[in-house]
Amino acid sequence: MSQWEVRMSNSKGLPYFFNPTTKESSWDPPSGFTKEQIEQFPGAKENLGKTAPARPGQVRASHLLVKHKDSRRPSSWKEANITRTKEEAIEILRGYQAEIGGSPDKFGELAGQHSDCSSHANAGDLGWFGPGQMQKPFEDATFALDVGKISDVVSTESGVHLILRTG
Ligand SMILES: O=C(N[C@H](Cc1nc2ccccc2[nH]1)C(=O)O)c1cc2ccccc2s1
Repeated sequence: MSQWEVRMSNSKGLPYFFNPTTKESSWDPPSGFTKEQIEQFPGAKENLGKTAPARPGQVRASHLLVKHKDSRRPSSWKEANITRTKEEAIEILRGYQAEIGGSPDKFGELAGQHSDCSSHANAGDLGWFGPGQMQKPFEDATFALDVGKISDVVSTESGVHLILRTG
């Protein structure tokens, strides 16, 4: 059985099927496999269950966070002790914003490399969340975005963020 994988499309926030051997990709499960076999594909567990909101009224987003010395937790996987000022953090984030343009795929790539949030390990994906779960400025900015769109700079107690709404 040629090895299919289930990957997450950042731009659509939907899982797709990819065969690294043949380089085929498809939104629909490849034919000839049982449901059980598909659920064994690499990536199926973490991606197949992610298409629909866990509950109505929830949204899904990825973000790129740049922390600063006044952040609630001025430390991250990248830097044990973050000393930059908020102004410097915004300048850095503006640089990423320019590089990303409006591209969700570029967003995920830069979030994975540069975000000071642990969600960097999953291209910045935070999963689904509803009202009251994230810091208010972050929640308001995400709910104000259309799916597939990227926010301007948003400031929370954690630092400064760019947000991509994916669901
Ligand atoms: O609060 C988190 N991480 C903080 C930084 C941070 N602060 C945030 C504030 C709003 C939204 C996301 C945020 N991430 C940290 O690493 O210091 C989260 C990480 C993750 C990872 C996966 C899914 C949700 C979350 S929420």
